[in-house]
Amino acid sequence: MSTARTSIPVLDLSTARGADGGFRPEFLDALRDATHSVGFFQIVGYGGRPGQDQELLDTVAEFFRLPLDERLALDNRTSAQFRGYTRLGTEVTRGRADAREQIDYGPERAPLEQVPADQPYLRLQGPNQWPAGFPALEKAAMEWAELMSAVGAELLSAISASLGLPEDHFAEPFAGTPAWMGKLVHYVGTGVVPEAGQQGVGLHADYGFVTLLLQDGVGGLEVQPYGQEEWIDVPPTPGALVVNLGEMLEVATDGYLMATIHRVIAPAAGVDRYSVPFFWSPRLDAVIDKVELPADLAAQARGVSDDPDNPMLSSYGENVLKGWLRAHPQTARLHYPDLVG
Ligand SMILES: O=C(O)CCC(=O)C(=O)O
Ligand SMILES: [Fe+2]
Repeated sequence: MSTARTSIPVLDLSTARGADGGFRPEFLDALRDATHSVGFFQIVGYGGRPGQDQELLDTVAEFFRLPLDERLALDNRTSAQFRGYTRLGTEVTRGRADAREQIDYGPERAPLEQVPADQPYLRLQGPNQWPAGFPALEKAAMEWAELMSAVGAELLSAISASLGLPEDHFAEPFAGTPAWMGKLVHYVGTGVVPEAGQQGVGLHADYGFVTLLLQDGVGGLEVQPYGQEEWIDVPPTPGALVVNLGEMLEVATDGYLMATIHRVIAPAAGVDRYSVPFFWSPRLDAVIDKVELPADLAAQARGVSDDPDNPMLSSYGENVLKGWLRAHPQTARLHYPDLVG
């Protein structure tokens, strides 16, 4: 095996396209290396207003300082879409509580009136829950989602081009009502959730296509590239977003691209960490076909991870609903009793 990676690459998205509007070959080479070998990288030059990233993190921190009853007014157990506030210690990863509280949100849409029994994931379409007394949160979070949707679409075009596919190869599954997901996360210092131990969030892969993560300066995110024992730190880098690939791209490329395993170590006692992951995701009813890779890339495809605890599905809706039901058992029992035991 090749030598272990000890760091993750940094790419400048503002240099991705050349004067003719097409992607530059050097950028695509660097991107292909990052997505194939590590599955994790950072990008700078992704746009947005100056200061928008820090403003968002500050607004998120302010929300989590509101009294618990104001946070609990947004309790995600009232939401069949798993939207709203998750209390400390109630999210579960790999059977263990995580040391984080969070707000989950997505596109603001009316729930469907009729959901076919064989498409239960369509129940994930619905409204968000925002604090009425703190409108800055919704504003900052939705503005961020708009920016991240554009960045996600651009990166997916670049990833397609780097695989020798047309830029718009994945455009159709995202057309109309892409089911992106945003999270506003507060990690608490070791000891606040005793049963979490050191687990900020337990090891996992993401479900969708492309994850774009804004993290503050505390650190603790670690990744484990394919075939490697050693975990690599993702160092907080001012002006950067962390990018990683989700399971849909691993399935579509038969493991040429990897949904790399990652985790967050809980901050030290007394320290808080804030992060904003954004999952650029297709329509709930999207089914992703395998892509036809050029022969030299196909020869390096590793097959899809075969984890009996985590089957990977080509239906996006099924894959994401699997994740929600597992991570939020209480909400799952209340709203999906037909699907959980
Ligand atoms: O907060 C982080 O740094 C990563 C969070 C994460 O991996 C997730 O929520 O899927
Ligand atoms: Fe993740």
